[in-house]
Amino acid sequence: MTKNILANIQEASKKEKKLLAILLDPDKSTLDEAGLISERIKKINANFIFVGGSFVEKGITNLFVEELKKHTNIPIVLFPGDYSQVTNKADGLLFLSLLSGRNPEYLIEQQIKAVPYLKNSTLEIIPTGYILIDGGTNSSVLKVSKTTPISQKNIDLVVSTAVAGMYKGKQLIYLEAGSGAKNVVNPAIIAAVKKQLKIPLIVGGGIRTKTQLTNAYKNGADLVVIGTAFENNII
Ligand SMILES: CC(C)=CCC/C(C)=C/CC/C(C)=C/CC/C(C)=C/COP(=O)(O)OP(=O)(O)O
Ligand SMILES: O=P(O)(O)OC[C@@H](O)CO
Ligand SMILES: [Mg+2]
Repeated sequence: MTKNILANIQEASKKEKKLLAILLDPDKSTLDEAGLISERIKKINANFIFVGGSFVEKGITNLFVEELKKHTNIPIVLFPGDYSQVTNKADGLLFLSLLSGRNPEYLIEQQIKAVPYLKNSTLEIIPTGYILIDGGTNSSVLKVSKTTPISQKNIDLVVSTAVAGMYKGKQLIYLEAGSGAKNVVNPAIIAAVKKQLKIPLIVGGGIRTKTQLTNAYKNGADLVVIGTAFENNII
């Protein structure tokens, strides 16, 4: 059954109802933790569970999502570092293109490799422009993609990249400071991007305090993604 993931994000964005996704990395939890994790996510009132990682062992995501599904009705959206993380057990798939980078592998090759796995799939496929911004750490995304993040100082380039993504037909733009970032995406960048976008905006990377969360929302993030702070039990 379709969960209308994109339509719900668009609707929430229009009504300025802010959304939260918890990011789970299949290689950082065991299958028998799925019940407990689902309970914690329910208590936080998260709207989505994102599942993915930069370096996830093949086959693990499928089993992990299958197990999660036994414990939760919250929509599960794949946030894959590569095509091997595609599983039909989830509800949706962020069909990412790494627009900040110039590595063809993450601009088009991974997407082509994913297609055979998407034949007859019931996943809701959501075209998403993914923009990596310098979070002050050597993030996993940076390492695996071998691309350079955009400097937090170069607001114009971030805005142009996001708007180019929108013109290319992306339905969502994701501003990413990198998992475990030291510096979150600057609120000034979020505000500048939001001003030019007619599509919903996702923000993530390094968000660990209530103030950072509120600042992201106040400046125009429609959906915030939290991974590390949840893993470390600080939210
Ligand atoms: C469309 C399909 C099937 C794949 C797209 C592949 C692309 C373009 C990915 C974008 C680049 C990338 C490697 C994104 C990874 C996103 C992600 C799941 C990050 C989660 O955090 P981690 O990078 O695993 O951080 P930790 O290592 O700290 O857990
Ligand atoms: O793990 P954190 O730092 O919360 O980052 C979440 C997400 O944006 C990473 O892709
Ligand atoms: Mg990871």
